[in-house]
Amino acid sequence: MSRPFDPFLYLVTDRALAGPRGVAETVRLALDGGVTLVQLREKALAHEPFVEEARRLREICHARGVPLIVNDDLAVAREAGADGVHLGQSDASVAQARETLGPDAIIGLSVESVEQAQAAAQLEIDYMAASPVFATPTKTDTALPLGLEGVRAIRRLTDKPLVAIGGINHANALEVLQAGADGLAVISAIMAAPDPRQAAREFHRLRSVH
Ligand SMILES: Cc1ncc(COP(=O)(O)OP(=O)(O)O)c(N)n1
Ligand SMILES: Cc1ncsc1CCOP(=O)(O)O
Ligand SMILES: [Mg+2]
Repeated sequence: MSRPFDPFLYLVTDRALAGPRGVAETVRLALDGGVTLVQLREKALAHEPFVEEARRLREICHARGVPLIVNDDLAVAREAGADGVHLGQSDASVAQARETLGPDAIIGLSVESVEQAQAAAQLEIDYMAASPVFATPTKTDTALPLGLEGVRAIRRLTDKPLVAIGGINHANALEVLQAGADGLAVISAIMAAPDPRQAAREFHRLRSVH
């Protein structure tokens, strides 16, 4: 059984999009705006600075009672004392992640099709990410977008928390939730926003109307 987490507003970081404001400050502002889960996603950082950044973000997140997930890298997640890891279909296996991080770690898995979602039902994961829902310039090496119909189909296959990622913004977030997602995973709509606190607040508001 994993430690508790709230998938509703899941911020995935991006150093380039944060710009001179930096990742840590952007995350701080976004947490003030109501982000409920944070993933440190670093595709080009060496091991040591990645661990340092993860430790820094863990402090910031934990001060607000929010768990920190590390993208891809099990060793970084373990060394930094992160709360879990997010894996894609080509990353380390879920079994390896569970063995490395233990029974209470939060393990998330991207699913890019109904078939992958069916296979994921057998795995010891804590949430699924329907990926990508819409095409996005933030990540271009993705499978074809699932669309809202894909989110609905995956929703029917799992009782696990389901987050949706890819091209989610304030204009389409409500329909993503109405399609059955429990959470919105976003990068650019918060990381690149002129006011990340306000951007997070606007997503968070959907919780009461949904
Ligand atoms: C919440 C969430 N969903 C999906 C992804 C994408 O994971 P993956 O397919 O492994 O791609 P990379 O992020 O590693 O490029 C994610 N990171 N977070
Ligand atoms: C990491 C990731 N995985 C699938 S789409 C995506 C990028 C999401 O970024 P944005 O919220 O800016 O579309
Ligand atoms: Mg990955």
